[in-house]
Amino acid sequence: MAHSVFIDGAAGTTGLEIADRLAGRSEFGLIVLDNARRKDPAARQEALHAADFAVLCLHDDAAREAVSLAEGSKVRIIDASTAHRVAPGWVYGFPEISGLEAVANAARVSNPGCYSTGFIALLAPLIRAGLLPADWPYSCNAVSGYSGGGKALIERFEADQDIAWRGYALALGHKHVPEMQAQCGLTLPPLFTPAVIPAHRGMVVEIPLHLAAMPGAASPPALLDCLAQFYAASPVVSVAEAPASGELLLRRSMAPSDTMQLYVLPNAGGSQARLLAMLDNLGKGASGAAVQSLNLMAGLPQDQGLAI
Ligand SMILES: NC(=O)C1=CN([C@@H]2O[C@H](COP(=O)(O)OP(=O)(O)OC[C@H]3O[C@@H](n4cnc5c(N)ncnc54)[C@H](OP(=O)(O)O)[C@@H]3O)[C@@H](O)[C@H]2O)C=CC1
Ligand SMILES: CC(=O)N[C@@H](CCC(=O)OP(=O)(O)O)C(=O)O
Repeated sequence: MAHSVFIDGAAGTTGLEIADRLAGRSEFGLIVLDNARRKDPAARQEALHAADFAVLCLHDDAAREAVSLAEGSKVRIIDASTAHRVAPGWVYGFPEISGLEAVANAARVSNPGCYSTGFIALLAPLIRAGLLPADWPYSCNAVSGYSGGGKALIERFEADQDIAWRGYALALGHKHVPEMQAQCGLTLPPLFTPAVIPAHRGMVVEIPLHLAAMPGAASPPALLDCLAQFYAASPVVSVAEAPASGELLLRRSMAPSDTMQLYVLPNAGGSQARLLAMLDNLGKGASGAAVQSLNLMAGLPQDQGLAI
């Protein structure tokens, strides 16, 4: 029998992409609320209590409300918002990092933030392996397509096509920093500088490293080797050396993708390196990750229905 899935926030950017990935899949049946009832707490509560799985594609307050509306039900929840990413009792929905079993067996899964996905994918395995120190003051620079900001930012960028770059979180308090620090086991919060570019989807997350100045840091080939081994079994994450062309391109026309590419880009002597992740903020950065976790929770192959 098909698993019933309620997407709370199904009319939003992340919700629509999840529905796209589940369309035509016989393993899942969607519970859909019509436009008049989709924000009605009583209708949402009824749907949450009827579903096997709920995916919350809501802002943080509405996601917290959904979790309390679900109390007393058997529904297993994946929350795409920031509300529960460092909350006790929630499994971080990054199967490669948290473990496939942990996600498969969880009742409450928090879907990683899009930027955090790139940062944690690059750094957590290297710190766990002891190849980079946990007590280093890391920096992270990143750019995102404007769909990362949901409907409001999409409308803004589509209405004002003159914006070439939008720096934000200027006071460094971006909401992804706590999960980045927690998942990598860092002593200090990373210094994180995100920006939005005039592309609908796509994301580049970069961690520049002064390897020669870092106590106990490994060489670039050792970092590359560690990441390649760590993700060898992942159907979505791949690891590569610097491209021979000497450049990496993010294209405005990129198709939806649930994959992520990681790079180790050293300087000539190996004393410095850039760790770099390229992904689709709406794919492995949001909806693709939610469907990967949903597959595991439903006992299915993790990459079923993903855009790979
Ligand atoms: N976009 C992205 O790349 C990523 C987004 N996320 C997170 O996913 C969540 C959803 O984001 P996103 O899809 O981008 O946001 P959107 O603004 O595009 O969509 C949110 C949806 O929730 C609906 N909504 C608002 N309040 C309620 C309510 N009380 N009950 C039911 N529905 C409600 C909105 O309705 P209406 O249509 O009327 O506005 C809208 O359809 C957020 O927490 C976001 O931070 C996470 C990773 C990446
Ligand atoms: C471009 C842009 O605005 N991006 C969003 C993050 C998108 C995301 O990952 O959202 P959640 O952490 O809420 O899940 C931001 O920086 O707030």
